[in-house]
Amino acid sequence: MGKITIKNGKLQVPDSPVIPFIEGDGIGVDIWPATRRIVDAAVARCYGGKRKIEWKEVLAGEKAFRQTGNWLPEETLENFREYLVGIKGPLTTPIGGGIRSLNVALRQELDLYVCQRPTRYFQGVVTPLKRPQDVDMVIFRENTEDIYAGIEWQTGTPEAKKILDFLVNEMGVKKIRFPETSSFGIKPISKEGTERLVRAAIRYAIDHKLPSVTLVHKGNIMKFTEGSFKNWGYELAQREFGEQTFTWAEWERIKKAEGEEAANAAQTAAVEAGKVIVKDAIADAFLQWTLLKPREFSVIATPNLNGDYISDQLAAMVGGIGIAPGANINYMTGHAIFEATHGTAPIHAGKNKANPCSLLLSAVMMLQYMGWNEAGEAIVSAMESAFGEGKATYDLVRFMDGGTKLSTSEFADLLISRITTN
Ligand SMILES: NC(=O)C1=CN([C@@H]2O[C@H](COP(=O)(O)OP(=O)(O)OC[C@H]3O[C@@H](n4cnc5c(N)ncnc54)[C@H](OP(=O)(O)O)[C@@H]3O)[C@@H](O)[C@H]2O)C=CC1
Ligand SMILES: O=C(O)CCC(=O)C(=O)O
Ligand SMILES: [Mg+2]
Repeated sequence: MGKITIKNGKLQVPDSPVIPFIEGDGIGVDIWPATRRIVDAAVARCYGGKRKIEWKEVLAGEKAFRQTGNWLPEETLENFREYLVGIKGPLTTPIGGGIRSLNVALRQELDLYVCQRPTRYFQGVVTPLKRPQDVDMVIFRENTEDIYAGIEWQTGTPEAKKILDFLVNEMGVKKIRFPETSSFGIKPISKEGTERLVRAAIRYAIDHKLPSVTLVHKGNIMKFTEGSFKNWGYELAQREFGEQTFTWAEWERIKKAEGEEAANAAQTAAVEAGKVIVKDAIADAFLQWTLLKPREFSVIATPNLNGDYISDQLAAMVGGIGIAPGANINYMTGHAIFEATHGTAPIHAGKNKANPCSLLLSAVMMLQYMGWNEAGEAIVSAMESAFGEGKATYDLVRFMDGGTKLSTSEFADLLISRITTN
Protein backbone atom coordinates (compact mmCIF):
# COMPACT_ATOMS: atom_id res chain seq x y z
CA MET A 1 0.00 0.00 0.00
CA GLY A 2 1.30 3.45 -0.82
CA LYS A 3 0.50 7.04 -1.56
CA ILE A 4 0.53 8.74 -4.91
CA THR A 5 2.87 11.71 -4.67
CA ILE A 6 4.23 14.33 -7.03
CA LYS A 7 7.90 15.06 -7.63
CA ASN A 8 9.21 17.77 -9.98
CA GLY A 9 5.74 17.99 -11.47
CA LYS A 10 5.59 14.25 -12.22
CA LEU A 11 3.19 11.86 -10.53
CA GLN A 12 4.85 9.02 -8.55
CA VAL A 13 2.46 6.07 -8.45
CA PRO A 14 3.22 3.02 -6.29
CA ASP A 15 2.00 -0.43 -7.38
CA SER A 16 -0.73 -0.47 -4.73
CA PRO A 17 -1.89 3.13 -4.37
CA VAL A 18 -4.56 4.07 -1.86
CA ILE A 19 -7.33 5.83 -3.75
CA PRO A 20 -10.13 7.50 -1.79
CA PHE A 21 -13.61 7.27 -3.28
CA ILE A 22 -17.03 8.74 -2.57
CA GLU A 23 -19.83 6.35 -3.51
CA GLY A 24 -22.26 9.20 -4.27
CA ASP A 25 -25.97 9.85 -3.76
CA GLY A 26 -28.82 8.63 -5.97
CA ILE A 27 -27.52 6.32 -8.70
CA GLY A 28 -24.11 6.31 -6.98
CA VAL A 29 -25.18 3.05 -5.28
CA ASP A 30 -25.64 1.48 -8.72
CA ILE A 31 -22.81 2.89 -10.80
CA TRP A 32 -19.99 3.03 -8.25
CA PRO A 33 -19.91 -0.73 -7.44
CA ALA A 34 -20.10 -1.53 -11.16
CA THR A 35 -17.24 0.87 -11.95
CA ARG A 36 -15.09 -0.45 -9.14
CA ARG A 37 -15.55 -4.08 -10.22
CA ILE A 38 -14.66 -3.27 -13.84
CA VAL A 39 -11.59 -1.22 -12.89
CA ASP A 40 -10.33 -3.94 -10.55
CA ALA A 41 -10.82 -6.58 -13.26
CA ALA A 42 -8.92 -4.50 -15.82
CA VAL A 43 -6.03 -3.80 -13.44
CA ALA A 44 -5.81 -7.49 -12.45
CA ARG A 45 -5.93 -8.59 -16.07
CA CYS A 46 -3.33 -6.10 -17.32
CA TYR A 47 -0.78 -6.32 -14.49
CA GLY A 48 -1.24 -9.92 -13.31
CA GLY A 49 -1.39 -9.03 -9.60
CA LYS A 50 1.64 -6.73 -9.69
CA ARG A 51 -0.58 -3.68 -9.43
CA LYS A 52 -3.76 -3.22 -7.43
CA ILE A 53 -5.80 -0.24 -6.28
CA GLU A 54 -6.41 -0.06 -2.51
CA TRP A 55 -9.81 1.64 -2.43
CA LYS A 56 -10.57 3.75 0.64
CA GLU A 57 -14.14 4.92 1.16
CA VAL A 58 -14.57 8.52 2.30
CA LEU A 59 -17.91 10.08 3.06
CA ALA A 60 -19.79 12.99 1.52
CA GLY A 61 -23.41 13.81 0.80
CA GLU A 62 -26.41 11.93 2.17
CA LYS A 63 -24.39 8.94 3.39
CA ALA A 64 -22.04 11.28 5.28
CA PHE A 65 -24.94 13.20 6.78
CA ARG A 66 -26.66 9.98 7.90
CA GLN A 67 -23.49 8.61 9.50
CA THR A 68 -21.81 11.74 10.87
CA GLY A 69 -24.33 14.61 10.78
CA ASN A 70 -21.93 16.43 8.44
CA TRP A 71 -22.44 16.69 4.66
CA LEU A 72 -18.73 17.03 3.87
CA PRO A 73 -16.57 15.88 6.80
CA GLU A 74 -13.13 17.49 7.12
CA GLU A 75 -11.66 13.97 7.12
CA THR A 76 -12.85 13.50 3.53
CA LEU A 77 -11.04 16.63 2.39
CA GLU A 78 -7.93 15.54 4.29
CA ASN A 79 -7.96 12.19 2.51
CA PHE A 80 -8.18 13.78 -0.92
CA ARG A 81 -5.38 16.17 0.05
CA GLU A 82 -3.18 13.39 1.37
CA TYR A 83 -3.68 10.75 -1.34
CA LEU A 84 -3.66 13.26 -4.23
CA VAL A 85 -5.89 11.27 -6.60
CA GLY A 86 -9.49 10.27 -5.91
CA ILE A 87 -12.81 9.51 -7.55
CA LYS A 88 -16.39 10.32 -6.69
CA GLY A 89 -19.97 9.49 -7.59
CA PRO A 90 -22.55 12.28 -7.96
CA LEU A 91 -23.82 14.29 -5.00
CA THR A 92 -27.23 15.94 -4.62
CA THR A 93 -27.58 19.73 -4.46
CA PRO A 94 -30.98 21.12 -3.43
CA ILE A 95 -32.47 23.88 -5.62
CA GLY A 96 -33.28 27.37 -4.32
CA GLY A 97 -32.10 26.82 -0.74
CA GLY A 98 -30.44 24.32 1.58
CA ILE A 99 -26.78 23.35 1.44
CA ARG A 100 -24.54 24.67 -1.33
CA SER A 101 -23.13 22.20 -3.82
CA LEU A 102 -20.74 19.69 -2.25
CA ASN A 103 -19.35 19.00 -5.71
CA VAL A 104 -18.43 22.64 -6.12
CA ALA A 105 -17.13 22.78 -2.53
CA LEU A 106 -14.73 19.87 -3.18
CA ARG A 107 -13.40 21.58 -6.31
CA GLN A 108 -12.94 24.87 -4.49
CA GLU A 109 -11.49 23.42 -1.28
CA LEU A 110 -8.83 21.50 -3.22
CA ASP A 111 -8.44 24.28 -5.80
CA LEU A 112 -9.09 21.84 -8.65
CA TYR A 113 -9.21 24.61 -11.20
CA VAL A 114 -9.64 22.54 -14.37
CA CYS A 115 -12.83 20.62 -15.02
CA GLN A 116 -11.72 18.50 -17.94
CA ARG A 117 -14.46 16.75 -19.90
CA PRO A 118 -13.61 14.89 -23.10
CA THR A 119 -16.40 14.01 -25.55
CA ARG A 120 -15.97 11.33 -28.17
CA TYR A 121 -18.24 9.05 -30.13
CA PHE A 122 -18.52 5.27 -29.64
CA GLN A 123 -19.51 3.24 -32.70
CA GLY A 124 -22.93 1.63 -32.21
CA VAL A 125 -24.35 4.36 -29.98
CA VAL A 126 -27.34 6.13 -31.55
CA THR A 127 -27.30 9.90 -31.17
CA PRO A 128 -29.32 12.89 -32.44
CA LEU A 129 -26.53 13.77 -34.92
CA LYS A 130 -26.12 12.50 -38.47
CA ARG A 131 -22.34 12.37 -38.09
CA PRO A 132 -21.58 11.92 -34.37
CA GLN A 133 -18.13 10.61 -35.31
CA ASP A 134 -17.24 14.24 -36.07
CA VAL A 135 -17.49 15.09 -32.37
CA ASP A 136 -14.12 14.93 -30.66
CA MET A 137 -13.75 17.77 -28.19
CA VAL A 138 -12.26 18.29 -24.76
CA ILE A 139 -13.81 20.90 -22.53
CA PHE A 140 -11.56 22.80 -20.12
CA ARG A 141 -14.11 24.39 -17.82
CA GLU A 142 -12.85 26.86 -15.21
CA ASN A 143 -13.80 25.24 -11.93
CA THR A 144 -13.28 27.70 -9.07
CA GLU A 145 -14.73 31.08 -10.07
CA ASP A 146 -17.70 32.66 -11.84
CA ILE A 147 -21.17 32.53 -10.31
CA TYR A 148 -20.20 29.17 -8.78
CA ALA A 149 -18.36 31.16 -6.11
CA GLY A 150 -21.80 31.19 -4.45
CA ILE A 151 -21.81 34.91 -3.67
CA GLU A 152 -25.50 35.70 -3.78
CA TRP A 153 -28.23 37.22 -1.65
CA GLN A 154 -31.87 36.27 -1.45
CA THR A 155 -34.51 38.90 -2.06
CA GLY A 156 -36.10 40.27 1.12
CA THR A 157 -33.02 39.74 3.32
CA PRO A 158 -31.15 42.60 5.01
CA GLU A 159 -28.08 41.61 2.97
CA ALA A 160 -29.93 42.01 -0.34
CA LYS A 161 -31.18 45.40 0.86
CA LYS A 162 -27.62 46.40 1.77
CA ILE A 163 -26.31 45.40 -1.66
CA LEU A 164 -29.15 47.30 -3.33
CA ASP A 165 -28.38 50.43 -1.30
CA PHE A 166 -24.69 50.12 -2.18
CA LEU A 167 -25.36 49.65 -5.90
CA VAL A 168 -27.88 52.46 -6.16
CA ASN A 169 -26.46 55.01 -3.72
CA GLU A 170 -22.72 54.46 -3.96
CA MET A 171 -22.22 53.03 -7.44
CA GLY A 172 -24.92 55.02 -9.22
CA VAL A 173 -26.57 51.93 -10.70
CA LYS A 174 -29.91 52.84 -12.27
CA LYS A 175 -30.75 49.80 -14.34
CA ILE A 176 -32.18 47.30 -11.87
CA ARG A 177 -35.67 46.75 -13.26
CA PHE A 178 -37.45 45.57 -10.09
CA PRO A 179 -35.06 46.56 -7.28
CA GLU A 180 -37.25 45.76 -4.29
CA THR A 181 -37.85 42.13 -5.26
CA SER A 182 -34.47 41.32 -6.83
CA SER A 183 -32.06 38.70 -5.55
CA PHE A 184 -28.42 39.41 -6.36
CA GLY A 185 -25.44 37.32 -7.45
CA ILE A 186 -21.80 38.24 -8.05
CA LYS A 187 -19.65 36.79 -10.83
CA PRO A 188 -15.91 37.01 -10.11
CA ILE A 189 -13.58 36.12 -12.99
CA SER A 190 -9.91 36.86 -12.41
CA LYS A 191 -6.79 37.14 -14.54
CA GLU A 192 -4.97 34.38 -12.60
CA GLY A 193 -8.00 32.08 -12.71
CA THR A 194 -8.37 32.57 -16.46
CA GLU A 195 -4.67 32.21 -17.16
CA ARG A 196 -4.14 28.94 -15.32
CA LEU A 197 -7.17 27.41 -17.04
CA VAL A 198 -6.22 28.60 -20.53
CA ARG A 199 -2.60 27.56 -19.93
CA ALA A 200 -3.74 24.01 -19.12
CA ALA A 201 -5.97 23.95 -22.22
CA ILE A 202 -3.23 25.13 -24.58
CA ARG A 203 -0.66 22.80 -23.01
CA TYR A 204 -3.10 19.90 -23.54
CA ALA A 205 -3.66 20.86 -27.20
CA ILE A 206 0.10 21.06 -27.81
CA ASP A 207 0.86 17.78 -26.01
CA HIS A 208 -1.90 15.93 -27.87
CA LYS A 209 -1.19 17.60 -31.24
CA LEU A 210 -4.71 19.01 -31.47
CA PRO A 211 -5.51 21.73 -34.00
CA SER A 212 -7.23 24.43 -31.94
CA VAL A 213 -8.27 25.91 -28.62
CA THR A 214 -11.52 27.90 -28.67
CA LEU A 215 -12.15 30.43 -25.89
CA VAL A 216 -15.93 30.33 -25.40
CA HIS A 217 -17.34 33.40 -23.66
CA LYS A 218 -20.24 35.83 -23.55
CA GLY A 219 -17.96 38.85 -23.59
CA ASN A 220 -20.25 40.99 -25.69
CA ILE A 221 -22.67 41.21 -22.75
CA MET A 222 -20.46 40.53 -19.70
CA LYS A 223 -17.65 42.73 -20.94
CA PHE A 224 -15.40 42.82 -17.90
CA THR A 225 -15.81 39.22 -16.75
CA GLU A 226 -16.25 37.03 -19.84
CA GLY A 227 -14.80 39.69 -22.17
CA SER A 228 -11.68 39.80 -20.02
CA PHE A 229 -11.57 35.99 -20.05
CA LYS A 230 -11.20 36.18 -23.83
CA ASN A 231 -8.60 38.98 -23.78
CA TRP A 232 -6.51 37.41 -21.00
CA GLY A 233 -6.66 34.08 -22.83
CA TYR A 234 -5.30 35.58 -26.04
CA GLU A 235 -2.62 37.53 -24.18
CA LEU A 236 -1.47 34.40 -22.36
CA ALA A 237 -1.35 32.38 -25.59
CA GLN A 238 0.83 35.01 -27.24
CA ARG A 239 3.03 35.58 -24.20
CA GLU A 240 3.66 31.99 -23.10
CA PHE A 241 3.04 29.96 -26.26
CA GLY A 242 3.99 32.44 -28.99
CA GLU A 243 6.05 29.85 -30.87
CA GLN A 244 3.47 27.08 -30.72
CA THR A 245 0.23 29.00 -31.33
CA PHE A 246 -1.39 31.45 -33.72
CA THR A 247 -4.24 33.51 -32.26
CA TRP A 248 -7.18 35.23 -33.84
CA ALA A 249 -6.04 38.35 -31.95
CA GLU A 250 -2.85 38.15 -34.01
CA TRP A 251 -4.96 37.61 -37.14
CA GLU A 252 -6.86 40.84 -36.31
CA ARG A 253 -3.59 42.70 -35.80
CA ILE A 254 -2.18 41.56 -39.16
CA LYS A 255 -5.47 42.33 -40.89
CA LYS A 256 -5.41 45.89 -39.57
CA ALA A 257 -1.78 46.42 -40.53
CA GLU A 258 -1.52 44.49 -43.81
CA GLY A 259 -5.04 43.48 -44.87
CA GLU A 260 -7.18 40.35 -44.69
CA GLU A 261 -5.25 38.39 -47.30
CA ALA A 262 -2.03 38.70 -45.31
CA ALA A 263 -3.83 37.68 -42.12
CA ASN A 264 -5.29 34.59 -43.82
CA ALA A 265 -1.90 33.71 -45.27
CA ALA A 266 -0.30 33.95 -41.81
CA GLN A 267 -2.96 31.64 -40.38
CA THR A 268 -2.55 29.12 -43.20
CA ALA A 269 1.22 29.12 -42.66
CA ALA A 270 0.66 28.56 -38.91
CA VAL A 271 -1.65 25.58 -39.58
CA GLU A 272 0.90 24.10 -41.99
CA ALA A 273 3.60 24.53 -39.34
CA GLY A 274 1.45 22.51 -36.91
CA LYS A 275 0.72 25.45 -34.60
CA VAL A 276 -2.36 25.42 -32.39
CA ILE A 277 -4.92 27.99 -33.57
CA VAL A 278 -6.30 29.88 -30.56
CA LYS A 279 -9.66 31.37 -31.48
CA ASP A 280 -12.81 32.47 -29.71
CA ALA A 281 -16.56 32.13 -30.02
CA ILE A 282 -19.50 33.78 -28.31
CA ALA A 283 -21.24 31.11 -26.26
CA ASP A 284 -24.69 31.10 -27.88
CA ALA A 285 -23.34 30.98 -31.42
CA PHE A 286 -20.81 28.38 -30.31
CA LEU A 287 -23.57 26.05 -29.09
CA GLN A 288 -25.29 26.05 -32.49
CA TRP A 289 -21.97 25.62 -34.30
CA THR A 290 -21.16 22.54 -32.20
CA LEU A 291 -24.21 20.91 -33.78
CA LEU A 292 -23.72 22.27 -37.29
CA LYS A 293 -19.94 21.97 -37.68
CA PRO A 294 -18.42 20.04 -34.76
CA ARG A 295 -15.20 19.30 -36.68
CA GLU A 296 -14.18 22.94 -36.26
CA PHE A 297 -13.77 22.54 -32.51
CA SER A 298 -11.22 20.57 -30.57
CA VAL A 299 -10.18 21.95 -27.16
CA ILE A 300 -12.67 24.33 -25.53
CA ALA A 301 -11.59 26.71 -22.74
CA THR A 302 -14.46 28.45 -21.00
CA PRO A 303 -15.70 29.96 -17.72
CA ASN A 304 -17.56 27.81 -15.24
CA LEU A 305 -21.24 28.28 -16.12
CA ASN A 306 -20.71 28.07 -19.88
CA GLY A 307 -18.70 24.90 -19.28
CA ASP A 308 -21.53 23.37 -17.31
CA TYR A 309 -24.04 23.93 -20.14
CA ILE A 310 -21.60 22.94 -22.89
CA SER A 311 -20.73 19.68 -21.07
CA ASP A 312 -24.26 18.33 -21.16
CA GLN A 313 -24.91 19.47 -24.74
CA LEU A 314 -21.76 17.82 -26.10
CA ALA A 315 -22.58 14.69 -24.10
CA ALA A 316 -26.03 14.53 -25.71
CA MET A 317 -24.40 14.82 -29.13
CA VAL A 318 -22.61 11.49 -28.59
CA GLY A 319 -25.46 9.67 -26.85
CA GLY A 320 -26.12 11.32 -23.48
CA ILE A 321 -24.66 12.18 -20.11
CA GLY A 322 -24.61 8.48 -19.24
CA ILE A 323 -21.33 8.21 -21.18
CA ALA A 324 -19.72 11.61 -20.50
CA PRO A 325 -16.67 11.48 -18.22
CA GLY A 326 -14.78 14.17 -16.37
CA ALA A 327 -11.98 15.12 -14.02
CA ASN A 328 -11.29 18.00 -11.67
CA ILE A 329 -7.56 18.67 -11.69
CA ASN A 330 -5.02 21.06 -10.24
CA TYR A 331 -2.17 20.68 -12.71
CA MET A 332 0.27 22.38 -10.34
CA THR A 333 -0.23 20.33 -7.16
CA GLY A 334 -1.31 17.15 -8.98
CA HIS A 335 -4.53 16.88 -6.94
CA ALA A 336 -7.33 15.35 -8.95
CA ILE A 337 -10.84 14.04 -8.33
CA PHE A 338 -12.41 12.15 -11.19
CA GLU A 339 -16.19 12.33 -11.52
CA ALA A 340 -19.04 11.77 -13.95
CA THR A 341 -20.56 14.73 -15.79
CA HIS A 342 -24.08 13.77 -14.76
CA GLY A 343 -25.79 14.07 -11.39
CA THR A 344 -27.62 11.71 -9.06
CA ALA A 345 -30.54 11.02 -11.48
CA PRO A 346 -32.86 10.43 -8.50
CA ILE A 347 -35.72 8.87 -10.48
CA HIS A 348 -33.42 6.01 -11.49
CA ALA A 349 -31.61 5.58 -8.15
CA GLY A 350 -31.28 2.12 -6.63
CA LYS A 351 -32.92 0.40 -9.62
CA ASN A 352 -29.80 -1.20 -11.06
CA LYS A 353 -30.50 0.45 -14.41
CA ALA A 354 -28.30 3.55 -14.69
CA ASN A 355 -25.42 3.66 -17.14
CA PRO A 356 -22.08 3.30 -15.30
CA CYS A 357 -20.05 4.50 -18.32
CA SER A 358 -19.72 8.14 -17.34
CA LEU A 359 -18.14 7.20 -14.02
CA LEU A 360 -16.29 4.32 -15.65
CA LEU A 361 -14.75 6.56 -18.32
CA SER A 362 -13.85 9.00 -15.55
CA ALA A 363 -12.02 6.08 -13.93
CA VAL A 364 -10.32 5.45 -17.28
CA MET A 365 -9.15 9.08 -17.21
CA MET A 366 -7.85 8.42 -13.71
CA LEU A 367 -5.92 5.33 -14.88
CA GLN A 368 -4.41 7.37 -17.72
CA TYR A 369 -3.51 10.14 -15.27
CA MET A 370 -1.71 7.51 -13.18
CA GLY A 371 0.06 6.14 -16.26
CA TRP A 372 -1.83 2.83 -16.08
CA ASN A 373 -2.83 3.15 -19.72
CA GLU A 374 -3.13 -0.58 -20.46
CA ALA A 375 -5.94 -0.97 -17.92
CA GLY A 376 -7.72 2.09 -19.32
CA GLU A 377 -7.44 0.75 -22.86
CA ALA A 378 -8.78 -2.67 -21.80
CA ILE A 379 -11.90 -1.00 -20.40
CA VAL A 380 -12.44 1.20 -23.45
CA SER A 381 -12.08 -1.70 -25.89
CA ALA A 382 -14.56 -3.79 -23.85
CA MET A 383 -17.01 -0.86 -24.01
CA GLU A 384 -16.46 -0.49 -27.75
CA SER A 385 -17.20 -4.15 -28.35
CA ALA A 386 -20.37 -4.06 -26.19
CA PHE A 387 -21.73 -0.95 -27.93
CA GLY A 388 -20.75 -2.36 -31.32
CA GLU A 389 -23.07 -5.33 -30.59
CA GLY A 390 -25.89 -3.03 -29.44
CA LYS A 391 -25.51 -4.10 -25.79
CA ALA A 392 -25.96 -1.24 -23.34
CA THR A 393 -28.05 0.18 -20.50
CA TYR A 394 -31.57 1.58 -20.98
CA ASP A 395 -30.51 5.15 -21.76
CA LEU A 396 -28.64 4.13 -24.91
CA VAL A 397 -30.75 1.11 -25.92
CA ARG A 398 -33.95 3.19 -26.06
CA PHE A 399 -32.63 4.85 -29.23
CA MET A 400 -31.25 1.65 -30.83
CA ASP A 401 -33.19 -0.59 -33.20
CA GLY A 402 -32.93 -4.10 -31.77
CA GLY A 403 -30.42 -3.29 -29.02
CA THR A 404 -30.12 -5.48 -25.92
CA LYS A 405 -31.00 -3.68 -22.71
CA LEU A 406 -28.76 -4.64 -19.80
CA SER A 407 -28.98 -3.65 -16.15
CA THR A 408 -26.06 -1.79 -14.58
CA SER A 409 -24.67 -4.99 -13.06
CA GLU A 410 -25.26 -7.06 -16.22
CA PHE A 411 -23.39 -4.45 -18.23
CA ALA A 412 -20.54 -4.59 -15.71
CA ASP A 413 -20.50 -8.41 -15.94
CA LEU A 414 -20.34 -8.22 -19.73
CA LEU A 415 -17.42 -5.80 -19.69
CA ILE A 416 -15.57 -7.89 -17.10
CA SER A 417 -16.03 -11.03 -19.18
CA ARG A 418 -14.66 -9.19 -22.25
CA ILE A 419 -11.71 -7.83 -20.27
CA THR A 420 -10.80 -11.16 -18.72
CA THR A 421 -11.07 -13.19 -21.94
CA ASN A 422 -9.22 -10.73 -24.19
N1 LIG B 1 -21.12 16.38 -10.21
C1 LIG B 1 -22.23 16.06 -9.59
O1 LIG B 1 -22.24 15.37 -8.59
C2 LIG B 1 -23.51 16.58 -10.15
C3 LIG B 1 -24.60 16.60 -9.34
N2 LIG B 1 -25.82 17.01 -9.84
C4 LIG B 1 -26.96 16.96 -8.90
O2 LIG B 1 -27.73 15.79 -9.24
C5 LIG B 1 -29.09 16.01 -8.90
C6 LIG B 1 -30.00 15.63 -10.05
O3 LIG B 1 -29.76 16.53 -11.14
P1 LIG B 1 -30.47 16.45 -12.54
O4 LIG B 1 -30.61 17.81 -13.06
O5 LIG B 1 -31.65 15.57 -12.46
O6 LIG B 1 -29.38 15.81 -13.53
P2 LIG B 1 -28.84 14.32 -13.65
O7 LIG B 1 -27.59 14.42 -14.43
O8 LIG B 1 -28.74 13.68 -12.32
O9 LIG B 1 -29.96 13.53 -14.45
C7 LIG B 1 -30.67 14.06 -15.55
C8 LIG B 1 -31.06 12.94 -16.48
O10 LIG B 1 -29.93 12.51 -17.22
C9 LIG B 1 -29.98 11.12 -17.45
N3 LIG B 1 -28.88 10.47 -16.72
C10 LIG B 1 -28.02 11.02 -15.84
N4 LIG B 1 -27.12 10.13 -15.42
C11 LIG B 1 -27.41 8.99 -16.06
C12 LIG B 1 -26.83 7.69 -16.05
N5 LIG B 1 -25.73 7.40 -15.33
N6 LIG B 1 -27.40 6.73 -16.80
C13 LIG B 1 -28.46 7.01 -17.53
N7 LIG B 1 -29.06 8.21 -17.60
C14 LIG B 1 -28.52 9.19 -16.88
C15 LIG B 1 -31.35 10.69 -16.97
O11 LIG B 1 -32.21 10.94 -18.07
P3 LIG B 1 -33.51 10.06 -18.44
O12 LIG B 1 -34.42 10.16 -17.26
O13 LIG B 1 -34.01 10.69 -19.68
O14 LIG B 1 -33.06 8.69 -18.67
C16 LIG B 1 -31.61 11.68 -15.86
O15 LIG B 1 -32.96 11.79 -15.52
C17 LIG B 1 -29.19 17.49 -8.48
O16 LIG B 1 -29.18 17.53 -7.09
C18 LIG B 1 -27.94 18.11 -9.06
O17 LIG B 1 -27.54 19.23 -8.34
C19 LIG B 1 -25.97 17.38 -11.15
C20 LIG B 1 -24.89 17.37 -11.99
C21 LIG B 1 -23.57 17.01 -11.56
O1 LIG C 1 -22.97 20.47 -8.05
C1 LIG C 1 -24.01 20.24 -8.61
O2 LIG C 1 -25.02 19.85 -8.04
C2 LIG C 1 -24.11 20.39 -10.11
C3 LIG C 1 -22.76 20.42 -10.76
C4 LIG C 1 -22.83 20.24 -12.21
O3 LIG C 1 -23.85 20.28 -12.86
C5 LIG C 1 -21.59 19.96 -12.92
O4 LIG C 1 -20.52 20.04 -12.35
O5 LIG C 1 -21.63 19.68 -14.13
MG1 LIG D 1 -23.53 19.99 -14.95
